[in-house]
Amino acid sequence: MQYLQVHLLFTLPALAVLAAAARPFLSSTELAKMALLAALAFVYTTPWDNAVIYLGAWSYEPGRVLARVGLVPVEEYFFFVAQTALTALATLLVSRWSAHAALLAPTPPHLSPIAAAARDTVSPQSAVSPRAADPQARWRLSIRVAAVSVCIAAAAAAAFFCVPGTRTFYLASIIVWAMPVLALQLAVAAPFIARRWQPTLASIALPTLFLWCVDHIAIRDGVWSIHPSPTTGIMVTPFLPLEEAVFFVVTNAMIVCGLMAVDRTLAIVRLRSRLGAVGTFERKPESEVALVAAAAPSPLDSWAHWSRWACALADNTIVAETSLDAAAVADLAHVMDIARRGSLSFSAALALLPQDVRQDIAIVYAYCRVTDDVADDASRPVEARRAALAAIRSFLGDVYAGVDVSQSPLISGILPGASPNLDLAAAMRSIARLVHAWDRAAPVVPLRCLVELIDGCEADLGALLLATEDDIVSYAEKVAGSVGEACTCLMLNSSGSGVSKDKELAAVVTNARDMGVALQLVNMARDVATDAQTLGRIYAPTAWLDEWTRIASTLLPPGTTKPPASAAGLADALISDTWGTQTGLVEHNTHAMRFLAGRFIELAYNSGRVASARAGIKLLPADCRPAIDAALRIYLGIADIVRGWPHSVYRQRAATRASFKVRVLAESLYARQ
Ligand SMILES: CC(C)=CCC/C(C)=C/CC/C(C)=C/CC/C(C)=C/[C@@H]1[C@@H](COP(=O)(O)OP(=O)(O)O)[C@]1(C)CC/C=C(\C)CC/C=C(\C)CCC=C(C)C
Repeated sequence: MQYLQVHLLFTLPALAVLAAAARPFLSSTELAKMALLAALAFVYTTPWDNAVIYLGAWSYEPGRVLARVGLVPVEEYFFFVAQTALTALATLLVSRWSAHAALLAPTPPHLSPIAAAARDTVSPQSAVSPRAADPQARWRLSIRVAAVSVCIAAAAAAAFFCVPGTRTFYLASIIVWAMPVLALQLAVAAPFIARRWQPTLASIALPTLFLWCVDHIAIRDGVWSIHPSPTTGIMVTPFLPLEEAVFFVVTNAMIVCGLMAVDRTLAIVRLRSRLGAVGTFERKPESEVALVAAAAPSPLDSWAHWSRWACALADNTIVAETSLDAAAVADLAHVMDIARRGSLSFSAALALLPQDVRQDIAIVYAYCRVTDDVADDASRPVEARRAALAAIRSFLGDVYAGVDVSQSPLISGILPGASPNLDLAAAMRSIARLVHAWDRAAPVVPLRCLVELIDGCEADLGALLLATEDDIVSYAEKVAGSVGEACTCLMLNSSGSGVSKDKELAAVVTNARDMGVALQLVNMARDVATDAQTLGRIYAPTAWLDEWTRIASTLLPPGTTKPPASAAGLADALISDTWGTQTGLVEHNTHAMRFLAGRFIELAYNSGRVASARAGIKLLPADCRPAIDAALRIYLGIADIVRGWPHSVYRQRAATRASFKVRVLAESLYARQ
């Protein structure tokens, strides 16, 4: 076998498969990361590779290589780049699912209950003094010192055995060559890597196992041969010496740790460019404003973008996590957790978004979630909930007006007459920081969007009388159309393409709001029973209730209790329904719920809003389309379940199976963009 055939049969096909799998995530930033690591790998490996060949570690059979530069075959130089790309693609596929910024937060509870207690009692005041709020600075320092010490000790020990002509030379030369680089990488990113040690190990192990197999085959077929004199003689497989196995472990470790160090730095750049103050609009220093530019545009767009991106990396690689506002980062991890646990339908779709958009939309999700939960908190009287919504409305007005809110009760999660709510506190602090990170003159998300949600929630508190389908749509526009517009503003802001966001937004805002309304209608169809029985709400317009009373007798099985004569009577019957004690009523009500659910879903489709959403997704930034497409399709999957239900199961809450979500995510990623 020729060396070239090793690439044609193994490395290139593997690269093609991984590149196809990673295609939806191969943003300009990811490609820039790979180019940077490949360049560094090439420059650092070339002298070492030439030296160990010269000192007799291995050689190539005559006629097996195309040509050499120095002592190294050209195929080997290509291997440096190919291995970097292979391992980088594997790392991207394995590790992109965690929110990088959240990994910079103080250690999670399972690692440090003390830190968790400290984090959860972080007062807004500590939002001002980051060092005091960071209970994990000592943990991070100790893990860095330990990791670097191990690397330096290994290099020092190996140096004693790195004597040409001895049996330990090749193994020791690998350790002496690799450890200083790993020490540097771990000095920068050890805490970040430790927080994601499972994907880190997987990112190293998977390509290493593949390259062990390739090496085994190449040695077995005589493409290259490892000389016995500089090796220990320990074999991992009949043809794979320990030295070769260790080489691929440490080189992949260097690649993965290098990528993780870049991810950590980019997370710091995003945080510093995206998190304003809690209190009020603090003018960003020029250096921070420059970060926004460095973090936003795709580094491969132009030489100017590349150099700005590389400078932002260089400037922030040695920035310690303690320089960040620890309370802000902890709050960000908290809102990411709210988004993860808050939504059965959206948490999976959120993970498809690029890191910066995911971070921003998670903040908006948390704001929506806590606000909606305030309105739905049946344990509190309606007036208290109304006062709470008014407090949130006032808080947002102050935030956008630049009024100092650092002493607002909402910053501590305190609503009138209620005990502190940590989710509410984290969501309100985070939304304030997000708004304060924008240019005050042109906030990315208009205040109107966030206030519309409050308007819709307030409507829920009163006797919700929706007479017509237009009333439903008007309500859905408030609670969901507004959310669609807010998310789209954030997605267009992240594209960083420099294209006028306003122009792009004008072209797509209707589609965005239509998608929100469509999802809300499906939500109403799914939750007909729980909205009636738990919240005492009937979203169906009286026109539909009247229609049901007219046609019920044709739809109900013979002998079923006659339906109430009026729309109000039907609404009462659905709300006051008791489970099973009045069988006729239960039978009647489940038929009524099925009828109403069907009308909600028909409205979503027949009003053209589903079609409008589908058309709008094509206008979004390419790296955001899979997530939104998946969110829409997961919700339409719920609609299909609800429509297919027999009337007898209209008491449950339809949810799509995990297998369906996985299929939708895969199709949205690979089949539909
Ligand atoms: C990836 C993605 C779309 C993430 C979600 C973004 C987000 C901020 C959602 C907010 C959800 C929320 C709690 C809103 C408060 C009012 C409310 C309850 C609305 C209903 C949502 C249900 O949310 P829930 O988490 O309870 O869902 P499950 O119970 O788990 O099913 C609604 C159904 C409305 C949700 C509306 C949207 C998410 C807007 C969607 C539209 C876009 C993202 C615009 C896309 C752009 C174009 C051009 C098509």
